[in-house]
Amino acid sequence: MAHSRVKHATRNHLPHLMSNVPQECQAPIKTMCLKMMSHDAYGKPYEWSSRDFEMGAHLGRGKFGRVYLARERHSQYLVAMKVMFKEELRKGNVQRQVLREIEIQSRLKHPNILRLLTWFHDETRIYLALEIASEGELFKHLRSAPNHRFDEPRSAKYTYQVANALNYCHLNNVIHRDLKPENILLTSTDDLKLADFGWSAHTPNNKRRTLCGTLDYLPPEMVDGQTYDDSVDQWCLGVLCYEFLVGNAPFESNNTDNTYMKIRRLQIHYPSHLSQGSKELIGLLLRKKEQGRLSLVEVMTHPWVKDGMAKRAIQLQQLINERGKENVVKN
Ligand SMILES: Nc1ncnc2c1ncn2[C@@H]1O[C@H](COP(=O)(O)OP(=O)(O)OP(=O)(O)O)[C@@H](O)[C@H]1O
Repeated sequence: MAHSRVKHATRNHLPHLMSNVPQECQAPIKTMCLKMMSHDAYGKPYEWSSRDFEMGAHLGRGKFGRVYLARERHSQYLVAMKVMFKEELRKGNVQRQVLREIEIQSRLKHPNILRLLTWFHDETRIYLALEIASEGELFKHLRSAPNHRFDEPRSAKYTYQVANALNYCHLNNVIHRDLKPENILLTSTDDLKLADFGWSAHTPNNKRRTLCGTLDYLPPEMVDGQTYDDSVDQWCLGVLCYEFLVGNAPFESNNTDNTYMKIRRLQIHYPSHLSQGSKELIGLLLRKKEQGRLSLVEVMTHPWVKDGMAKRAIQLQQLINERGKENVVKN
């Protein structure tokens, strides 16, 4: 007899689901799971609305939205609720960008990509219920780190996680196109969540031509207005890795023309504190020829990345011993 595919776990699956949960967390997580499973929305179509959520503290503000901590009333589940006014989106002419972001982000499910749990709208506003990344923008952490840069183990771990997220995007025909520390969020467990898919593109085969992204992160093919493919994200990962280690992007300049010139000439200065391994990795990503750029899987298995990840795990254990679990990512 053919079995129909079970899409949603039921109470019967709870023992299996709980098997990896540490003993001390079992009781509250089980209670939460049971509350979620008894929600009208569980496994069925449901029209969410702002009445389902209790709004709390203000977490941050973007160009077109404010983000609040919010609690789903029935399950008590906490989310980051991004609220955008339709009128402002209309004025900024970004309605399509927001819809694309919603469409793409709601189908991407990966540990290093910020989950869009649900979304809804009313007459004046659009609400995005997002997974919480309690440490906020990675950019803020980079700016407050000693010398505005991360050490090599931390940079290596973050490079791995971004490569992992991008690899998943590419396998799903999505190019991010706007990688930068401002578009990455950090969790209290030192894990990155790629966010901001406003510029990302769904790419069933075609090469694309739209100029987008941040100037300092633009790859040569986009500077020259040529067609490009998903390897633009590998270039951006090289720029990002450099920024983690140095504190600023490699082609940053006082004016647009100079930045473009440096990108075209591949004019990179490596400060003396950088290790051979990190320079090698960055060099393999910042290749003018798109086909020559290191693949994302190769980034994840690069010796400098693997070695740095192992060192970061030891660092984190030491930080947990010194400061407790909650404060590991504070600089
Ligand atoms: N999921 C989240 N968890 C915790 N904090 C968040 C989350 N999403 C956003 N924030 C906080 O809210 C701020 C604003 O987020 P938002 O996405 O609106 O801004 P943004 O990415 O800077 O957008 P824009 O590019 O439109 O300016 C972020 O900088 C961050 O501090």
